[in-house]
Amino acid sequence: MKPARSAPLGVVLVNLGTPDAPTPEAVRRYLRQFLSDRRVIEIPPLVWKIILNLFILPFRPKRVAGLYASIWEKSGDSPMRRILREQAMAVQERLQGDFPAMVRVEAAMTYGNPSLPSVLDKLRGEGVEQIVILPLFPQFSATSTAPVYDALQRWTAVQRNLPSLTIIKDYFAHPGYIGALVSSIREYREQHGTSDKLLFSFHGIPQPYADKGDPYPKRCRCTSAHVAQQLGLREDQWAISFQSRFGKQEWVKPYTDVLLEDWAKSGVGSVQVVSPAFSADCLETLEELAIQNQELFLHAGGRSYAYIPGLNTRDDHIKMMVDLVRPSLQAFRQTQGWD
Ligand SMILES: C=CC1=C(C)c2cc3[nH]c(cc4nc(cc5[nH]c(cc1n2)c(C)c5CCC(=O)O)C(CCC(=O)O)=C4C)c(C)c3C=C
Ligand SMILES: [Fe+2]
Ligand SMILES: [Fe+2]
Repeated sequence: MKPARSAPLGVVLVNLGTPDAPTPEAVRRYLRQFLSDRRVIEIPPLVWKIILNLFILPFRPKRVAGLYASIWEKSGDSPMRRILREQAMAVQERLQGDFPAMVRVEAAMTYGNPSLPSVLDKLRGEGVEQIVILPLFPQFSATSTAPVYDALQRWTAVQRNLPSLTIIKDYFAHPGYIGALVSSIREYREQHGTSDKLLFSFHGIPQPYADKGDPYPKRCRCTSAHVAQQLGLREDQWAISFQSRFGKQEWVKPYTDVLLEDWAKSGVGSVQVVSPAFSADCLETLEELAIQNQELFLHAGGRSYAYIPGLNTRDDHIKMMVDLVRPSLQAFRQTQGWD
């Protein structure tokens, strides 16, 4: 006899997190949580607590709140949270066809709201028996993806009856991901023309983290090589760089801002920048890449600079997410004898 189908399947799309509002108080709350994570900051906890409370939290939130205010949406939300919610709705719609009335797709954040534990509680409250977690970091890093594993582990540690759980580690070379990047760049160039250089700018990590084995930079190089190859670019037509440095230590090089300035000074006239590590446009793309770095390149002598928007809710990006989670949902359905 087949068991009742009352328990549906769950999918959680997870992104890094964003403040609740573009105000110093909300940014301080967000930064306190984010920068207290030992995966992100590896300085000895007591020393870091002093630095964080005396030198960072009293000053940075005010400055960064101003930057957030410049990209905040009229609806009152941050771009990242709005896009993540729309991604979840679009994935839900697509999965509905394969698993009628059985799938719930939710959005969650590692830091800030909606938090991953609150979303997992909600799904369990609705009777979800299998949860597939998709961290939207295409290139695994101990600083971005691993905190999702940590949050999951803290949540499972206090549950009595557990759901079946699957976590997708990353997808840096997945054909659907590479294909979506290639199409987005091609479409942009068909509309706006091409440039002297295409720059793949990834969020950086401290160099010592990479030296200790964080695979992130290698995965970034792999992603960009696949895309450049499929676009048919020559070696001198593209480059990779790392942005968003924080603190005084050395980060993975080359640095995006330094490279752009060098290019402008050495006669590179036009640049298009794509940022494949971000699955949703956010402060680091809409402000740092699209505004700050544009100013820097043009002031250093560059003629034209453009940021190619992130994959966000593009159809091919949503399809890729569905392709990543569908096999686990199907496998679970079989274990329950629902087929
Ligand atoms: C040591 C500090 C940081 C590491 C390591 C780091 C890695 C890392 N971050 C992302 C994605 C995002 N980071 C964002 C903002 C942001 N990042 C840091 C610091 C580190 N990130 C800070 C302090 C901030 C907040 C803004 C600021 O104060 O400058 C965001 C944007 C969030 C938004 O609200 O829009 C994203 C996304 C990845 C993928 C990553 C490692 C691979
Ligand atoms: Fe970051
Ligand atoms: Fe930044």
